[in-house]
Amino acid sequence: MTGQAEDTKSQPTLLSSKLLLQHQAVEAALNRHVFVWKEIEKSQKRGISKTPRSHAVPVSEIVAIHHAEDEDHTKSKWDQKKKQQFSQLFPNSFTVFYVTRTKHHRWRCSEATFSCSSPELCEQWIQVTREQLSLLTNRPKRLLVYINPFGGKKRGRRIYEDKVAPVFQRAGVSADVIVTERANHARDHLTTEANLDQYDGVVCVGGDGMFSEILHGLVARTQNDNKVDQNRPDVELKPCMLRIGIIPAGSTDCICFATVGTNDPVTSALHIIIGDSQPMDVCSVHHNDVFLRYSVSLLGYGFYGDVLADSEKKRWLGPARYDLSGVKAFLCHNHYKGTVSFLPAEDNLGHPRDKLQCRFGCSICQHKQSSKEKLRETADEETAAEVSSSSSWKVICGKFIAINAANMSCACPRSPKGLSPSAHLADGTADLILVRKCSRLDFFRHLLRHTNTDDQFDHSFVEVHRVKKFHFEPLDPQPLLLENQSELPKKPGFCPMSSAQTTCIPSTAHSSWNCDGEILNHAAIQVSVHCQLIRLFARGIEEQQRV
Ligand SMILES: Nc1ncnc2c1ncn2[C@@H]1O[C@H](COP(=O)(O)OP(=O)(O)OP(=O)(O)O)[C@@H](O)[C@H]1O
Ligand SMILES: CCCCCCCCCCCCC/C=C/[C@@H](O)[C@H](CO)NC(=O)CCCCC
Ligand SMILES: [Ca+2]
Repeated sequence: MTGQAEDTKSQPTLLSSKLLLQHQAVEAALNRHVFVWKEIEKSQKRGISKTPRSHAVPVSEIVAIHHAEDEDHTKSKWDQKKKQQFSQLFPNSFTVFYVTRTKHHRWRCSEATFSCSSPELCEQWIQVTREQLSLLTNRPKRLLVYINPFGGKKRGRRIYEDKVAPVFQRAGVSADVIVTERANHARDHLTTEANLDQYDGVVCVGGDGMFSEILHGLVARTQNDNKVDQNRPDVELKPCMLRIGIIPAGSTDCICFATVGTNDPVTSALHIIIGDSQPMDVCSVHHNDVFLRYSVSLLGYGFYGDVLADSEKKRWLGPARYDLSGVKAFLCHNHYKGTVSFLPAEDNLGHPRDKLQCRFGCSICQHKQSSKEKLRETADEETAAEVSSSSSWKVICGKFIAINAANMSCACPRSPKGLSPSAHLADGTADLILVRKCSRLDFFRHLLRHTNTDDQFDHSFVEVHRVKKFHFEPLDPQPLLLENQSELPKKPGFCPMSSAQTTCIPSTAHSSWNCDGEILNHAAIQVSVHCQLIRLFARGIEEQQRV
């Protein structure tokens, strides 16, 4: 038994009584950490006696407790009617709503209704349980919600109204909702207008692009308030205080998937309600000392840049645009020349191929958090900078089909283990994946491994490094259109950038960077990972439990 479980058991009981749960007598008890109920004697059916069952719910996973007769907006009219009939038969009843786990990391809000022998006892259960819930100070009470009505399959508004708002209401979480009217509406509102003091968190209803808006708004606001200049590539950014919740309603939703384990609105709503907290690294991207953007998931040049550039013209296709553009980019089989230089991470932060996946309670991320706190306590900024630059820069020059920096696994429904399965959410590093020029068949093999259990790094043309910073410099500065191979300049050493005779995605000397689904205007970039700059209402992926 773990220390925590022992602690839970040894807590003094706050309340204990005999109650009725659907005609079954139970002994119910509540302490600071857990609410348990145990069947007293199991009714015998056809002479077969059944072992009494018991159930334990951590207080931290209780969503709410209400009088059984209270109105419930999550219920259909028919269920409401049944509830009223039940309340007439058993007037002194309360309902406990709590988190249950189902398959594939999905959470659901379950309920159990208990009947008491007197109205006083019923009130006492509700009051004592609510007191315990009010001690959980990490739970948000007031949220600012932004909905992108056009993300993914354009279902953001419905998803929020049908699946999320009723659960928030049940949990007593209030929300101010803004349905965005244009791109960057949420970002601008957060950066300059929103009165953030009155909120305990910001919720994003949309995809990775919408999340990116919230990220940029919150990070910019925090830096502005603290007079930190985002244009300085080496500046230490101030962490954001407000947590961000993601209700997935986009096309890839990889930030939600990689931090929760599923793209399910109700699961996300429950992580928000119970006040989960997952720190996350953020990459800053600069071009010649000018700030371009932040990234939390993928910074991809070459293949993923080309996929994105093409898919933007097909937004009307919805999520399927990525499949079509993916096939096109694969057939074009472009490669790009350039120089990548990077600052490797310290050895104690693991390796992209060590198969130590970042999971709930990840020891590597937790170690990073405590050492970061220690460093803040003991060292000044200068010492911190020295520690972080103890290893030396490496330089790699070549022809690349793809250069991908994965700040986290980038797991998503298309690739359940992600671009870099062992990348960490909050370790202050990104995994830099270099896919060198290779045959189409080899690249196909590499891509295919993103969808099965084989190691996508186990190819001679792929290398992967865990890094704290990196720079990229394209080799040929001027973009070249390759409509026809014969039009190539007769430059010594010039390498045709496309092996395709007909260019389905216009092939140039440059690709573009896909920065969390947004295209960057510059190919030459400098990137730094900022450890644990933001926090999400999530906990990382839990190890799969048998349900
Ligand atoms: N009201 C709006 N009108 C037009 N565009 C919007 C609006 N609100 C937000 N956007 C923009 O829509 C873009 C796409 O949104 P979102 O990320 O929600 O969906 P997606 O691109 O389908 O999904 P994913 O990013 O997961 O692939 C974002 O870049 C965002 O800036
Ligand atoms: C033979 C079958 C091969 C299949 C290979 C599939 C590999 C899929 C890897 C997917 C990695 C997604 C990384 C996340 C990127 C997001 O920031 C971005 C915005 O939402 N999405 C895309 O760029 C969308 C990118 C879509 C790429 C197809
Ligand atoms: Ca990371």
